[in-house]
Amino acid sequence: MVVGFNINFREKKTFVARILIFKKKEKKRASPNGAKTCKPRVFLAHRRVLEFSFSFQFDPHSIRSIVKPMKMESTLKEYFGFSTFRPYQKEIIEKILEGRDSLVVMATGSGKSLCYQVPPLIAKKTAIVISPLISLMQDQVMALKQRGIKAEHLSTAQTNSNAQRNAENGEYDILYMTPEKACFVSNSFWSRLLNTGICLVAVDEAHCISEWGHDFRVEYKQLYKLRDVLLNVPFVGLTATATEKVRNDIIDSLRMKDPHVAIGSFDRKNLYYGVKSVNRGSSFVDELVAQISKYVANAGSTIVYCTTIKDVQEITKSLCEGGIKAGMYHGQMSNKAREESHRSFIRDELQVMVATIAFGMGIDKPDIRHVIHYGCPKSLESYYQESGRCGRDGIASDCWLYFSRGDFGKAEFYCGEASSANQKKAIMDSFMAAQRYCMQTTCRRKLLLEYFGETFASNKCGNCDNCTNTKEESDISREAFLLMGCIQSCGGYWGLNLPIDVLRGSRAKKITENQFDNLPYHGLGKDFSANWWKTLGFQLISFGYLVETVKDTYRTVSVSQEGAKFLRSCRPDHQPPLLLPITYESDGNQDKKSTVSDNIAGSGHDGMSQAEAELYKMLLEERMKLARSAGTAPYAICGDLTLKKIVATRPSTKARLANIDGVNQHLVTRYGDHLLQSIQQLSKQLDLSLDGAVAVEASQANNNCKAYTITKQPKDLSPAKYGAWKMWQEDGLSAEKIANFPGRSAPIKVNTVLGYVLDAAREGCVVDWTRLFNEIGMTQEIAANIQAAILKVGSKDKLKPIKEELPEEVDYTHIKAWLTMQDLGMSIDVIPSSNQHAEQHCNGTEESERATVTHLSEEPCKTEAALFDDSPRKRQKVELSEQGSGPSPEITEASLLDWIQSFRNGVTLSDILKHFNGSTEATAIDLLSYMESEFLIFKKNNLYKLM
Ligand SMILES: Nc1ncnc2c1ncn2[C@@H]1O[C@H](COP(=O)(O)OP(=O)(O)OP(=O)(O)O)[C@@H](O)[C@H]1O
Repeated sequence: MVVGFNINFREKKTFVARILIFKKKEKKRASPNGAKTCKPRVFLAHRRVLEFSFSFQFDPHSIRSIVKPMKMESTLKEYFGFSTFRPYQKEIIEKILEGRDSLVVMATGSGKSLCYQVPPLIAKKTAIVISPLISLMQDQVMALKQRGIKAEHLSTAQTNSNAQRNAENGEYDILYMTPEKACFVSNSFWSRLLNTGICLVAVDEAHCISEWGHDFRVEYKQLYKLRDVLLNVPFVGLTATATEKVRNDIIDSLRMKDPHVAIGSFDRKNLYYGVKSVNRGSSFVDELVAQISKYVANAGSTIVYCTTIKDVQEITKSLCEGGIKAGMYHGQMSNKAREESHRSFIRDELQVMVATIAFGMGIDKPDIRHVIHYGCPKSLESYYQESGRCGRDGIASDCWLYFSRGDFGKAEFYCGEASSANQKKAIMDSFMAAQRYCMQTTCRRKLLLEYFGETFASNKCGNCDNCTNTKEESDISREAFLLMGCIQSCGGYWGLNLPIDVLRGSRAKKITENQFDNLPYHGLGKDFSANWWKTLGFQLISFGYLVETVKDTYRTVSVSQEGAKFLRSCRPDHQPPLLLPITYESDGNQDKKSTVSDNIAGSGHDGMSQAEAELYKMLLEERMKLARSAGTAPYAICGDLTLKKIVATRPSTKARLANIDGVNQHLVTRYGDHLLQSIQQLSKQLDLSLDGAVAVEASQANNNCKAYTITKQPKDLSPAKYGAWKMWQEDGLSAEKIANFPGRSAPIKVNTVLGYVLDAAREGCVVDWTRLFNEIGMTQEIAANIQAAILKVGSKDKLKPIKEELPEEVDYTHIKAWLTMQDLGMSIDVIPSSNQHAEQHCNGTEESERATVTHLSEEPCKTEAALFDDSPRKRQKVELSEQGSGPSPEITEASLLDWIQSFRNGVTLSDILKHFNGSTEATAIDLLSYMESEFLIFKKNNLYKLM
């Protein structure tokens, strides 16, 4: 039995503290050295069996600052596998934990979900997540379970009859609900759940609240009612698409009080945007099938969005006939068929999903490499969101939009969905924006971002078709003069079609009735097709010579001030040059060109060698097998990017696997053995060494079709030096061991090894200086002597004259070490004085006065006082002096955990060996690896810290 306190924040200044009596689940495991221990965090997770409650007054902020998590990073690593938060995430989580309402407006795939998934794991209370789609909830629950998080959904699709009871007993970390369920579930449910603790209510896809949003849902409007029941629970609205109007609507509708508003960039740098105008028909579909076959050969999933069910059916049929595993998803399919289709796609049993926008919101698959829109979308918001399903894992992916002119005639149809004049206008505006996107001849990313109110400083993103395709410019002054002149002469209150018909010499009733056949322009544009003229019209709109105005659903085109200025400078027989880029269609040569794109995102090996690419493919298959046997989706086992990092590092131990960014505890404990075995076998087959010396970074910065880079050992460091450094720094071997390493053809000198380590430090490799000082017997006095010798010699270019000025016991390694420290900007203060050094050796503990681990790119070394957190450090010193010269403690999982927790900044392997003096290095390493893979500790810069 263990007694603990659980403090809940209820009202502003009154807290209910409960004395909880936990039944300790004796989750004991055998550690490598046979010791049995209980994980400290297991204690926190236990169900209580007895509870007394009482209230008292307290200052919330002081409590929160105690609770305020140092834990955030370790929770992130433990459950999600990531070592750093993305922009905004940490600050949002902190605000939520402080109890503040928050509005989170961030791009699709930017990591919004994490903002509500982390708080319950820290606060140990349930997070309620309101989500619009059952399929989305199911996917998220599936993925969370694979991370060892207790998650469930309450919806009509829930088959576990105990789910609701479990939920109200607070058994879930995260509980998903539809808005209907949240509004209609009984108050007693909420009050019971409140008793066990609710840390937040997240309203996902919060734009559904607003009539100004493109996905308005009436039920979302009712959510404010929860505020009366869930007093003092922070509400969090999350959306990827919100204009200012929508943002304000969300805040008002959810009755948010002084919310923390986080607005991130909407720029999805890893996405390539492209648009093409096509002629609908079988030849286009054939080309599309050929194109998708190429995609499929390069792995990664594809979604094809169609505007009609008929298109969905036809394209699916053609893809299947072309041997591609394609499924479909649309509103006329039964729920069961849709679910099945969705499930197969998520689990990679389908390579392509052909769907209407019914498959839009809530597709949570992170490894979709291509999203194709066949037909102009109904709004730019929905296009951003649907195309945003692509490349959510940050890997380069592409979004193509194929449209035909006929798509633009659907305004009436879309407006039919509107229930108010406001909504009708909103729909029309959004549709017009989507059309502008189609016709745009300049940077598409710029247009998209500026539409969402974000400034994009450059005129070229370099990652859309308009920026990457070099387009010739041509002088279209005469044609522009004709079109603009005709529009002006017709009065400027028609759409584009009528003036174009006039130019093409039509005698339609509307033209003759208005006597436009008498205009001088009549018939002057016969040489070009109506489509050609329309393209020119859209170009003139996008360059500001014409303006398009929408009234109701009716669009008119008139000449802008800029256009009028141009017209004034023209005469019928002479026009000043007007250079505009030739678009695909305006060069009149469209038929000769392939209509689909040649750009294939996700192809290529992302900097991997041939053998590594092969290993990646094999591991993808292994992942698939694991996912099948676990009944889950491959991505839920581990993401593509994480798998690529595994391929690059090829870990041989669980500890090394656990150290890879993206690898979480569940992956290591559940699949670690299997994965390591596969990596070992497959690497052997492919002649790849294990524990490869490469570190992988996901580059989100410039994803010009390359979102993934590999950094190898420092360029100017030879493999021998790098290898020696790795053995010394990463594996913790002494210079002597390395010098006499059995794998060497001949032993080398200990000082040579130390010289290599110092060279590595100069090249930016991390070095544990305290250990080095101990190993070479460096003291402040020796450093001061060397410095005096340098001053006397007047140069530090040659070591020999310096050495000759120094006593015998100061050797070349001391001199090299001091020179390296100087070059790295380190101070003499970080070296122990000879007294400290003697003390350490005397008291037998050799507890190192750690200078710190420094890095070339970090700040110059700080003094110890600045580097260590006082209290635990002091505590440790007292313990050490109390221990005196008594026997060293035995190293076990428990004793090690206990000792490490005194060091907030972590300890090195050599510190551990010194403290647990009598234990062998092999036992310590074994134990550390085990504890790391169990996520009890984590290793960063060769310092072991408590999770
Ligand atoms: N701190 C992080 N480090 C690395 N990857 C992260 C981090 N946070 C989130 N991710 C990854 O980014 C991807 C997208 O995250 P998430 O699903 O939370 O995005 P989102 O903003 O909610 O997107 P959407 O609007 O589509 O729902 C996921 O694969 C997730 O695991």
